[in-house]
Amino acid sequence: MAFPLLPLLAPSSIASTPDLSIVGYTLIGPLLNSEDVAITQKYISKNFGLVEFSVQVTSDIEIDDIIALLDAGVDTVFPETGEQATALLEIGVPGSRVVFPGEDYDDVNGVYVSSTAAKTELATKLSKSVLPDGTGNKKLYVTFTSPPTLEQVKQTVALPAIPIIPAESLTTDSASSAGKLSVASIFSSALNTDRSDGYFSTLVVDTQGVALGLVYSSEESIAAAIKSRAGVYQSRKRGLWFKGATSGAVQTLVRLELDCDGDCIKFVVQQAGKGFCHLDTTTCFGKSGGVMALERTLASRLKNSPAGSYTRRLFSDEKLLSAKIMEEAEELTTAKTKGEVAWEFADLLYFGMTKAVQAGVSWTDVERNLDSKAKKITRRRGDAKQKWIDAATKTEEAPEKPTGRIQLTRVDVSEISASELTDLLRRPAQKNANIMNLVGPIVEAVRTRGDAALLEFTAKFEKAKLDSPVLKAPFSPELMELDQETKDAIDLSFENVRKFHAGQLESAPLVVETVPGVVCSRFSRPIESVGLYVPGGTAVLPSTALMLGVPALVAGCKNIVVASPPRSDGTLTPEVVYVAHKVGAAAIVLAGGAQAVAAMAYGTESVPKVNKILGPGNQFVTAAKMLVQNDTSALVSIDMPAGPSEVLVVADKKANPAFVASDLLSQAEHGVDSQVILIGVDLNEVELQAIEDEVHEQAMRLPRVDIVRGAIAHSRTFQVKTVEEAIALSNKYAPEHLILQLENASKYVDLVQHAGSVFVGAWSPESCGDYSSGTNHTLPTYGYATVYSGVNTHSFMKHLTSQELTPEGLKKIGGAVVRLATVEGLDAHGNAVRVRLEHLAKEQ
Ligand SMILES: NC(=O)c1ccc[n+]([C@@H]2O[C@H](COP(=O)([O-])OP(=O)(O)OC[C@H]3O[C@@H](n4cnc5c(N)ncnc54)[C@H](O)[C@@H]3O)[C@@H](O)[C@H]2O)c1
Ligand SMILES: N[C@H](CO)Cc1c[nH]c[nH+]1
Ligand SMILES: [Zn+2]
Repeated sequence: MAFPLLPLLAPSSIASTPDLSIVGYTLIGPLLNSEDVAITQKYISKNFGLVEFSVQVTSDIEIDDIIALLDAGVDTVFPETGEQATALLEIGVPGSRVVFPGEDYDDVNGVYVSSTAAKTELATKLSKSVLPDGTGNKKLYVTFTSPPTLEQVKQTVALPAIPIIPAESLTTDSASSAGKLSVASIFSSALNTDRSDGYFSTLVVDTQGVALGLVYSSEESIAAAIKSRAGVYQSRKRGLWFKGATSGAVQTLVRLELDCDGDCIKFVVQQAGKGFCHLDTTTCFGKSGGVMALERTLASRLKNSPAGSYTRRLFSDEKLLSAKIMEEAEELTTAKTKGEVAWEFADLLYFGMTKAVQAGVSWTDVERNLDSKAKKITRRRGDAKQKWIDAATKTEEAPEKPTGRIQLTRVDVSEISASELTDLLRRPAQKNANIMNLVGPIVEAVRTRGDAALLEFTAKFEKAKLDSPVLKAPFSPELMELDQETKDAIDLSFENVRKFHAGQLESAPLVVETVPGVVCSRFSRPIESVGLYVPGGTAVLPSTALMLGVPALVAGCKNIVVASPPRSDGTLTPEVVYVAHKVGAAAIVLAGGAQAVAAMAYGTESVPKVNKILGPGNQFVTAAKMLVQNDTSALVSIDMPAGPSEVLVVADKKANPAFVASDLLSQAEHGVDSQVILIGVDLNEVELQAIEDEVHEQAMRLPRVDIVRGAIAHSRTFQVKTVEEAIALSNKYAPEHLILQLENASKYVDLVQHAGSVFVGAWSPESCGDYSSGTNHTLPTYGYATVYSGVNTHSFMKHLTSQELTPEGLKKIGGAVVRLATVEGLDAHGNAVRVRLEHLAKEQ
């Protein structure tokens, strides 16, 4: 129920009347001329959103002025004549906003009554008139010709009917005086309670209607609240309670309402500070989320956001904020699924809200603006500006597919200088020179905020909303349902990789007796806990789970943790789960990129910390691995930098052009940052052309042709004269994969110094090594094959050495130890031998 009072505001006295916006509804009028209309419009624009308005207009008011009033936010107009009302309806003003003068129109008071019977009843009782609330629900509004007494008001409220009282006859003081009626007294007169202490239950809500808490009011506290326009309540133990007087979490009273039977009050407030609850939460029911929570967070960030924080950057970099708003708006236009639309709209709200908070505009202001637009009668056609029509039409059109020839750039090595050759052998520059600046904050966030940050990054990059970032073994069978053919393929590959990696285990410790009585040995132990990163950005790679998981299993690692980015629905590809299950993984971290690496390096509430992180990935993954490895507090090691895939094919005249092309393309399809190199040995124009034709034709048939086109754009064919020259060039490049498509290829393997893995002869395509032959496909890229091995069983182990000396052995080397200790000035070292030798001498 609304406030039990409807103030009647005369345009002539608007300036001198008290602020009555807490009652939530005002009747203005009657408007006699265009000056009254202008004053009213100004008043409405000032108070819109806080107050709803009805306006009485006399026959002298033009229809255009009435429309202007409706556009300004007037809910209902009460025209004096039927002609005015008809004209408004004909223009299209909804019937609910025009009160048509009819038989129950009260000519004397210029107001509408709900029914003749009601009019008669009221007229008899109070000599007054009634009007409806404009919504079609007939509520009785009673006008008084002169200020009524409180007793009269009480009687009216009890009908129930709402008295219309001239605003100048009202006061926001706590008591009525000198012909002025107290608003607080009128409100209290409509209340009742069955509580023994006489207090009234009071629900406190914010302007969005979110319940902040339940308190109590008394007539005294209500009067104090109205007088001070603040949250003032009645404490059951401590008397009047001025909310926020000590904590600073004060409230501005926006509106007062009471419930249908008058025994519960609603305080609509704007809450400042930490919130309503004494526990420093926004509400007594815990935190409230949504738009208001976002607004509060941004407002507090505006006051004191940490230097370097993203929000601070947004507040201080106008161009960045504008770009983000445009980016998110564009992404919203292309969002298709429900999830995508919600996601993009939320992003747009976030950046839009940042702009609003910075400009001092509150969400309540935004809602008031929305409501005012909803009230407009004259609407714009709503056409977009031409610039945006063009942009939207463009997005809908399918982007033009490039059709040009896909071809590696030819380089004749005999025609260039050594330094030019060195330049041409360089890998394409990584896109993000400042990659550490991007990855550092991600790693730091996960290190300090654990699961919460991990989930946020997964939501951001994978667009997946997860409750928990981890799947713990045993994994549910539904998560790894596969067709038999796929299962068989994984099982066969698993077995071959297992055999090759088991073959790498040392059958016994290495034992060497360096001199009689001095036995040195070396033996291995598995690394206890390992984290395996399985990429999932441009393609999901269950084979990488095999290449990492199988050697970990073979080596005997106790705790295997797999990490891989989930799909946007939060699930993981079932093949990865199946492999994780086969290798006995204890957990799968549903995260990718730098955040997954950080979670495994430092551990979170739910991700177990590991001792070593292995696996390939894009530049974010690789950079994060390097970063955590350098942080001594993480105490974690990594396998190697395994970045974008690459292959170098050496082909002679006998090589099958289709085979050569297929090998080049198999790695080019990994990503636009992949690089493929062909070294042609003494190939003539026809032979070269045959390979190039195959590259183009096969590439154009591939579903990932766009990626291939990107990779081939920075790939090259080098022309050389001999195989030796070709392999020397390959050693200089140190490819991840080297394929020898040569006659008698095996003859040349001895010349190979630097390569992650070598594929010998026409029948050894690189993809066999990627999946099923047995060798590992996690290999060093970017030239690191000069110093690193690919992943192997020993990557999951460490070696310990031991020694055992007999007295004879000690006697044989003791002199050398003592002498060297003396040279280094480390007497204690020498003493450790000396005391023993002296002991032996005494025994003899
Ligand atoms: N050398 C090897 O042995 C080997 C083996 C397999 C795969 N690879 C290579 O691994 C790479 C896999 O890369 P991928 O991208 O497909 O998958 P990925 O899993 O390595 O990376 C995807 C992740 O990157 C993160 N990311 C994406 N954009 C980001 C941004 N702007 N800021 C921060 N983080 C962001 C996201 O978290 C995403 O989950 C490919 O280059 C492939 O060639 C190499
Ligand atoms: N060729 C990649 C390593 O550079 C591994 C891979 C996985 N699946 C297909 N290929
Ligand atoms: Zn591959």
